[in-house]
Amino acid sequence: MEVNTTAEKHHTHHKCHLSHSQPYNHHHHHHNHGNFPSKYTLIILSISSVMLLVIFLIILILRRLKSFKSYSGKTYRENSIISSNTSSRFIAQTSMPTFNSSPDVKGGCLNLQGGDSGRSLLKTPAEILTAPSRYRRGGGGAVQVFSYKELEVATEKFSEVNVIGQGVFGVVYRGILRDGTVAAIKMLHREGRQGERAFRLEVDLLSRLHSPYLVELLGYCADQHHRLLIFEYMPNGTLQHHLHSTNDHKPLDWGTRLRIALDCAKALEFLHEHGIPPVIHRDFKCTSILLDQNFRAKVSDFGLAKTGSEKINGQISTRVLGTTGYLAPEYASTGQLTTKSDVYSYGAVLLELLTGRVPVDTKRPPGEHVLISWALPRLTTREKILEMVDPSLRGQYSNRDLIQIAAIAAMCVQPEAEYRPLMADVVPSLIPLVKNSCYVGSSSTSRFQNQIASPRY
Ligand SMILES: Nc1ncnc2c1ncn2[C@@H]1O[C@H](COP(=O)(O)OP(=O)(O)OP(=O)(O)O)[C@@H](O)[C@H]1O
Repeated sequence: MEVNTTAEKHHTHHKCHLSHSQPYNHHHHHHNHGNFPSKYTLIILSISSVMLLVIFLIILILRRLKSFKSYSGKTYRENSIISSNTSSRFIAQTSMPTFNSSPDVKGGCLNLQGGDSGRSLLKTPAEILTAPSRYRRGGGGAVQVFSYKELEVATEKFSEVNVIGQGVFGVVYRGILRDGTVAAIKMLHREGRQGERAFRLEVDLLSRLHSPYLVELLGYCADQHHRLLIFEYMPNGTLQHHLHSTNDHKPLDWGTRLRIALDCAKALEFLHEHGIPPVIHRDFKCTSILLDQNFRAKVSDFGLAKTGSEKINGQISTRVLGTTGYLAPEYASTGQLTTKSDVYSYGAVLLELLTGRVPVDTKRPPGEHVLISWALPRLTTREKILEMVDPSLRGQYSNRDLIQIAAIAAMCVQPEAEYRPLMADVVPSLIPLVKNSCYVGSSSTSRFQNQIASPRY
């Protein structure tokens, strides 16, 4: 029993011992067991966190790289536009190195937006409105006021030898201003109070419009009863003279005609789109297109110009004051005037450039008197277009250009005003033709070869 008891005790003790040592052992075992895995866990955890960090960093770097790539790609693309412009300007300059050209032409045949290529290729309307002119710069940005005496000196007392033209509104003299600038001085007829108002309006309008494609008003004179307008001088006179006069002068080559067409389109686009308010020329024709020493065209004759501010329901109702052969039918019949009336007149000028014919010629066979009526049905047939070409061009043109010009003219002279294009649409359609003709024009026939360096302003 005792044994049992002892044994029991022992057992109990043992049990107790066991029970005492078990937790220890268990604890020990547990400790040992828990210590190693936790170390591993710690190591694994720290390795995995380092790995995670590395992965995160890699992702971050990759994302940065990606965004940098797309950013630099954009920059690259942007630069390529600039550089392609620069390179094309460079090509334009280097592909025609043999002639001295005015800055605008030197800047290329590709400098189609502005007159002075030393500056940017593209000009904003605001730039055009504030474009510096030689005279404006000298005159502090304003149109100059001249005394009658000064103009007497400039024109050698309005000598007959200095008369360069005669218009409906007055005589035009060539004169040399006190700073040496050659100018066209227009002496207006005396017309009483209405003439005075028209004069003020004209000065006001002209002094607000500045574009390389418009003949610049340099100043005016309102001394006592004398009323004169002083314009920049255009040494090659009117397009009318070069296209239609029977004088023995070299006919305008195709490239020059295209360039004139584009210059005029830009002039009208400027008036329509950038005039504030929009300006309708109202009497656009070959005699209102003047040519500088490089045969670059500028539009003049704003004596009849009307601003869009006088519109009623989008149209101006007015006494019809245009020139037969150029008048849009809706304007001729109802006196309703919009910018589309100018587009029609522009189409007539395009046809003159294409055919060398005057808008109205009663000496021609019946059915051919009025250029537009004769040409319009022919403008859609290739063979007919080729038959219409000005014979004085002697085949020196591209048939593709010809057909393109015919298509533009056909759209411009449509009887329905709303179907005619805007001048802003005509300009971009002419640019590629002029570009091509410039490259072709660097061959023997182009006038641009003989240009002398001169500023446009
Ligand atoms: N800025 C200029 N530079 C050189 N010549 C000019 C200039 N302005 C006018 N002329 C010449 O004077 C002529 C008369 O011009 P003007 O503007 O008075 O009348 P027009 O254009 O013939 O017609 P309209 O009297 O209907 O306006 C022109 O045909 C042109 O030969």
